[in-house]
Amino acid sequence: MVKICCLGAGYVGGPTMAVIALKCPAIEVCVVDISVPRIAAWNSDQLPIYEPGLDEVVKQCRGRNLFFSNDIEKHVAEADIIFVSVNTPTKTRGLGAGKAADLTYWESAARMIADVAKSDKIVVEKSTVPVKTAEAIEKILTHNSKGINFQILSNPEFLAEGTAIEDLLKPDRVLIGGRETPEGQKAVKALKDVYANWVPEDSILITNLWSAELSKLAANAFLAQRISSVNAISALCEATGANVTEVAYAVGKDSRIGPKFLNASVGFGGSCFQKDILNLVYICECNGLPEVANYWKQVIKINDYQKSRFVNRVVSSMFNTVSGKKIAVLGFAFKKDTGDTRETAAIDVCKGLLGDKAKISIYDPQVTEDQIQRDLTMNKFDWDHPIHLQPMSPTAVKQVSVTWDAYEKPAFLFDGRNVIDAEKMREIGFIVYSIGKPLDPWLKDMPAVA
Ligand SMILES: NC(=O)c1ccc[n+]([C@@H]2O[C@H](COP(=O)([O-])OP(=O)(O)OC[C@H]3O[C@@H](n4cnc5c(N)ncnc54)[C@H](O)[C@@H]3O)[C@@H](O)[C@H]2O)c1
Ligand SMILES: O=c1ccn([C@@H]2O[C@H](COP(=O)(O)OP(=O)(O)O[C@H]3O[C@H](CO)[C@@H](O)[C@H](O)[C@H]3O)[C@@H](O)[C@H]2O)c(=O)[nH]1
Repeated sequence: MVKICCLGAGYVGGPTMAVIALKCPAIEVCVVDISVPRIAAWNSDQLPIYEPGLDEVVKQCRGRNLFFSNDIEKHVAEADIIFVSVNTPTKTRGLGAGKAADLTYWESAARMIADVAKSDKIVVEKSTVPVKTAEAIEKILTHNSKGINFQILSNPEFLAEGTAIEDLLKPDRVLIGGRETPEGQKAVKALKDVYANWVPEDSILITNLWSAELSKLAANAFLAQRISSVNAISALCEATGANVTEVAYAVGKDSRIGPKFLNASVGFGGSCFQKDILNLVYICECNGLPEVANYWKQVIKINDYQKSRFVNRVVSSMFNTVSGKKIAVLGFAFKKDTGDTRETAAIDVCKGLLGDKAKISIYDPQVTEDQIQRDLTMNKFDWDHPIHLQPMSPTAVKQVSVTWDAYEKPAFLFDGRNVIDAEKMREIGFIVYSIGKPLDPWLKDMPAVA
């Protein structure tokens, strides 16, 4: 029986391995993690992450061929294929701080694998990593290999949170990169055979290692770039009376452009887009390509601009101050159908409003009060480390309250996702701002915002 071990029981490791276990009953899958509470939660009825459809898949396989454990070394030693799906946050200090990927967790995982392995292993990069990481990992693994053969594969994950199970069951593609040697190709085939249990052959793409690693960063950069493009146009819509929904629809009807990922918003969030673009920018700089680096940097600049533009709209429409004013925030996670708050635009918006002394009341049924308080006090990039290694937030933000009832009625409504029926709300008496839509007469008379 083939044995798979996955290091990292997070948003990627958990769902990905659950679906492999579901689709490959002949394979034993064990997901391991350094966090004790996280593994305890995976073994309970209250899974550590919210993802539609995940509970059912886990219930079906757990105890059959899917296991969650803190006994990392035992499961690594026994496995034929080891997926590494640990955190790869943005570096906060030292060379490349604020841009480069911090590979501390990856490196310690690789050293541990090298230490405990007693038989040949296929080691799969599931985390998103800089191009050429496989080369460094190979060095660590083979440095003291005691005659053991390690093959490194790159198999980046493309799932989106909120639709992870759907994405894993029907992926647009599975990408596998490996060495172009006979041993490398044998390892590629072994991993391909796993996915071939449910993914059509022509959707499994085989490339060299560096193409696979770079494709992941490039895909996220392209996706984020579409959002920044439509968000840039949303500002122009507001200035001209055009409607961004109509513009995006008309643009997306061109089959070369396509309709997806063109929803204007308060800005993209999530643990991946910003981190991966910063990483791409850093790699371009290191390779002497400043023009390319600046091109991608602009995607993040527009995203930051969109978030502060939204805050400025709120403040300027309430006579240029929100000091002491009660503002309800509906939704705190970075998108619907998830409780994940990593890099959510809501953090920047709340911090912006708190900077102007607003009193904020937050409602999100998937996010705990403790998490919201941590998010509003945490330093930049600390959020992407394993939760038990994050610094504790020193004090709670007093102007913030968290509510479990969404029905409180403010006079103004600022829709950062264009999800409400603005006309209906206006009929009830609200003053409404929707991103990229013709402005309410009230807002038109207020000072212009940048
Ligand atoms: N979240 C997504 O939607 C998504 C999608 C595709 C790729 N990715 C990438 O996948 C990787 C993981 O992301 P995530 O969202 O699952 O993160 P996560 O924080 O949810 O999970 C990572 C887990 O790894 C554990 N860990 C850290 N070091 C470890 C070690 N040495 N041994 C065992 N466990 C260890 C942590 O405790 C944590 O539970 C990142 O590189 C990310 O960029 C994420
Ligand atoms: O038209 C759109 C689409 C998305 N968003 C926002 O963009 C962010 C990211 O959304 P999404 O991409 O759906 O979720 P993620 O879970 O961050 O998934 C992205 O990042 C993952 C991690 O690398 C990749 O695996 C996925 O393919 C990639 O879509 C969220 O804040 C969305 O609200 C918009 O503002 N407008």
